[in-house]
Amino acid sequence: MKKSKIGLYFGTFNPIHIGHLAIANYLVEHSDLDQIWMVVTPHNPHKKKNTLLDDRQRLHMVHLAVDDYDKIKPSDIEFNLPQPNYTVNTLAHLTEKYPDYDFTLIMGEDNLKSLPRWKNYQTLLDEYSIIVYPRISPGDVPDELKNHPSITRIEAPIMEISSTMIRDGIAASKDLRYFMHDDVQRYIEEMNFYK
Ligand SMILES: Nc1ncnc2c1ncn2[C@@H]1O[C@H](COP(=O)(O)OP(=O)(O)OP(=O)(O)O)[C@@H](O)[C@H]1O
Ligand SMILES: O=C(O)c1ccc[n+]([C@@H]2O[C@H](COP(=O)([O-])O)[C@@H](O)[C@H]2O)c1
Repeated sequence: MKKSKIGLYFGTFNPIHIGHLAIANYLVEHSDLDQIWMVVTPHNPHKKKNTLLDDRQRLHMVHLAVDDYDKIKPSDIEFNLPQPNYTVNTLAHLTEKYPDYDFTLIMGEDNLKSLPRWKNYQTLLDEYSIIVYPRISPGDVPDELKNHPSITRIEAPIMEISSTMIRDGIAASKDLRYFMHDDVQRYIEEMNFYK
């Protein structure tokens, strides 16, 4: 039987915004992926944790954003794994837990630039496929990763917005309602987040 193909879109999602959602939506409709899982990372090894909203709140906002679209699912798989969260460990755990699924990593080209600094990145490249979407000029991608057989580049349309821009805007009392899913925006307002 053919294994289901799952794309893993990792992020801190503090908060999830339409840039993330549009990419996931585009990729699941324009690739051979059956589903995309939005994996909420408690602690990125390259970032400080102290400015983050609680893991459960970030996960809840991902639920609010994607629960009416069955091809995209939130995942809290990293909540019970050791922190900081190394992607290679999470993939090993998922592969063991779900032997019937075939996992593909999704990342922006900006992350590809830093991939050689990730834990056991050669294992990631040897054992998994990676879908990359444009975020910086291809000139910045390390030579060893250009034309790598495990990496597929998909020309997805990009909105250059970030969670930082949203957090800073809310703190400055801006109304940024169209940069987020309606329910996420309402929840942030109700909970008084990022003020
Ligand atoms: N506008 C966007 N379009 C496509 N991908 C994005 C966009 N913003 C972030 N990403 C990618 O989504 C993944 C998760 O992003 P993350 O949760 O760190 O969001 P962010 O907006 O970059 O957050 P922050 O501003 O807090 O650093 C990362 O791989 C990041 O490169
Ligand atoms: O495994 C690593 O060494 C590693 C190094 C840096 C980042 N990552 C992962 O990359 C994902 C994207 O992070 P972020 O903060 O850009 O959303 C997140 O799941 C991190 O844990 C993983």
